Amino acid sequence: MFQTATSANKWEAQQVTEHLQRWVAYHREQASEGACASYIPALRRADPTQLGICMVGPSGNKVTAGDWEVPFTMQSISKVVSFIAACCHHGMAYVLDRVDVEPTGDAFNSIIRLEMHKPGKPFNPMINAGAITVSSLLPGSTPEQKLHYLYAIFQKITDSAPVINEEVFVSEWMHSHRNRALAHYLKDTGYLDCEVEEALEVYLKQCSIQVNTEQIALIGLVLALDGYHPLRGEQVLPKEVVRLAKALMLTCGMYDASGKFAAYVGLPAKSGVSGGIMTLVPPNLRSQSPFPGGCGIGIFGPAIDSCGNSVAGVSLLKQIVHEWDISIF
Ligand SMILES: NC(=O)CC[C@H](N)C(=O)O
Repeated sequence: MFQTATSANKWEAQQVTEHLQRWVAYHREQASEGACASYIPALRRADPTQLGICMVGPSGNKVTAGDWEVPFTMQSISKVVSFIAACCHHGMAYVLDRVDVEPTGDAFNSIIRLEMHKPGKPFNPMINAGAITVSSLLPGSTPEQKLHYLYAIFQKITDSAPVINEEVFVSEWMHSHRNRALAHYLKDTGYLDCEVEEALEVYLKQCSIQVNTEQIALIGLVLALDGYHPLRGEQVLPKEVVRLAKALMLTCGMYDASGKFAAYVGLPAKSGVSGGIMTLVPPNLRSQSPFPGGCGIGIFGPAIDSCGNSVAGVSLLKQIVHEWDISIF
């Protein structure tokens, strides 16, 4: 039986699943308007017609549809976790001294603003420049130690040990000229806390953590609840850090399409070039939705648009938000 937070709520799991299945079948067609990322050769081999979704509510109530179990790499979705991890260790003030909270309107891997705005402080932690800085801030004096800290947070939230997709990691490592250029510039301007190759190893390995939609939905759920993990019954992340992360997801999480996403979907979200989207609905937003207690949402659809966002995934989310009236605005 599907558990809901209010007795007045009329939804049953089967009904919610049927809706999702129908919408997934419809929006899968949109994938032909995008293509799998090709600048990381290992991502090019994904099946562009895949589309899957998992929604998890606070009692562990879960609905899924389509290719929800297909593994994919977190890519930029990991930027949310690493930012939270760095803030947990150093406190927000230390991290915000080294990375700003302003959207850029530029591509996620753009270099242009670093030199235009002295002294080269990255604009936000959701673009590559800011995320590489954040990866360098993780505690520890080696990439292994920094990753260990990040993995522990991932594990606490998802209850699963992170697995690195070595093929994707090596593939990106070999083709990471632009990220290397960004890291060298950040090193030159004093915005890296370790060596260039070390920061890149941490950053590219965190991007290569393999997940499915359920795991990112779980992270989304904990963010929806301001860091409280309902299945563990424990506050696993500081509330103020999670709130800041959600503000950054809303303003910068969908790269240079963040404005449109806020306008037409209206949920804090983070995407990755492998086609994942992690998003969330806060509790008690609209009592008539199937998730009145809030939920985390994980989506996977590997055909992406020119900004790097899943075409079918965004299109599916637009419909869900519209049908269930769950925009935060
Ligand atoms: N937008 C993304 O998901 C980018 C992540 C990718 N690993 C990169 O650094 O280019």
